[in-house]
Amino acid sequence: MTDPVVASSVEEHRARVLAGVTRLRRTETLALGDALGRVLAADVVAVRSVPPFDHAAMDGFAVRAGDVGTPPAELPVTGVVAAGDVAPQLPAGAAIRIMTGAPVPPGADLVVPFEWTTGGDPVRVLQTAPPGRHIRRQGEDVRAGEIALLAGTRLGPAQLGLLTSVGSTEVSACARPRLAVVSTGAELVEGHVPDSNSPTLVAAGRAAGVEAAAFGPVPDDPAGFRAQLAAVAEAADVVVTTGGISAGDHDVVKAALRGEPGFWFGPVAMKPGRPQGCGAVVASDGRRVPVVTLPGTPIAAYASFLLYVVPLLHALAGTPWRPATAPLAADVPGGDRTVVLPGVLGRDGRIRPLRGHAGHSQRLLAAADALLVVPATGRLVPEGTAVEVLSPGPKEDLHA
Ligand SMILES: Nc1nc2c(c(=O)[nH]1)N[C@H]1C(S)=C(S)[C@@H](COP(=O)(O)OP(=O)(O)OC[C@H]3O[C@@H](n4cnc5c(N)ncnc54)[C@H](O)[C@@H]3O)O[C@H]1N2
Ligand code: MOO
Repeated sequence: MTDPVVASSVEEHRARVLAGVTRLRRTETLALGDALGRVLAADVVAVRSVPPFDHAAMDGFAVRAGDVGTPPAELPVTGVVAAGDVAPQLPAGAAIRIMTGAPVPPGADLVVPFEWTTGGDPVRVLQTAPPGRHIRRQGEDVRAGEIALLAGTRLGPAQLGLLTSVGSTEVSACARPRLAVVSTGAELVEGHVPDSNSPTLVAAGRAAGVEAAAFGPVPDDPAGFRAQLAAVAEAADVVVTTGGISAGDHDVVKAALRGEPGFWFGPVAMKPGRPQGCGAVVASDGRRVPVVTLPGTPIAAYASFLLYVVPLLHALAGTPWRPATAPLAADVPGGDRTVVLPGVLGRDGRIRPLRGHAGHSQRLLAAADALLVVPATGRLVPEGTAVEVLSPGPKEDLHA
């Protein structure tokens, strides 16, 4: 029997899942040490300048450029200044030994590296340069009072360093999305089948950088499921369910939500993961909490999570998301629907489907580096074609 329902494409379903989703507005204050991977909720104004004071960029002698204008020039050495010292005044016609990072003595406007001198005292300066050379000026990188980083910036190692240098000790960060995973199925509740979707999807959420917790499995009872969904949505920013959405007699998720306004259930032209659904519930505080209902079959659930939920998590976090791609290492047949295959990445960055793909093998999935998305071209997809590659992180991770 042919299916009377026209299947959506993967792209159509991705757009459907993302429709109406906006960045979370919750913020929290974090110590800088806890802020890796987080997104700034507000501009950061520099408290301190970078560099904090004029300092030497080379080991050498601090001098007045005018005193060494026509080298060679011989100058008495009146002192030495190292990083951490208070700079002594430079008398006219003299030099002060200076170490990299040391404050420039008042009066000096040039640091002559040791290599341009004979060293010793008096020092003979053999080569010169215009005033300012080998001096890093206070605030030349960032001036106190100016914006060091803009709201929306993601904090990686370099940003944490900059914030430390400008005197920040804590930041206002966007809250991390909270992902709730609700698995369904009487066979899970009764222990006949281990609930492998919950740990996989919680881990995938965490690998993508969000807070994630499992709240299933819940039994095949629509009223009970609805109550659990409502309870979970109170403390979640997105709820992902697994199972119960195909055409069976006990498909609890579909039975519970099919009639709810804004929910969609239907086929997507992909394999695995043909049955899909999505919608939203409204929490008691008025928040719209997106719900993505994934198929129960473990590979279908995982592939669908990476295709649809990871971009949704980015949208909630306010971080950019774009599909990762890699060139195919071999020809792959393209059919009438998108196929998601476990793949291995070569050192050359090309991806190859694992041999012996058996449709639903969790063993093969566990042997894969990533999933590769074969487009529904209806003909051979040649080696070298860039295809979408799915993994929860770290390339596409949104928060540490
Ligand atoms: N008549 C039809 N039957 C099915 C269709 C269809 O279009 N017409 N689609 C098939 C496809 S494709 C898939 S995928 C599955 C999806 O079904 P559900 O989302 O309703 O999932 P369940 O029936 O609840 O479970 C499917 C399978 O996966 C196992 N499972 C479920 N949850 C977990 C879990 N958390 N951990 C481990 N394993 C899980 C479950 O025991 C079943 O074996 O529907 C086809 N049928
Ligand atoms: O699409 Mo289902 O995912 O074959 O198992």
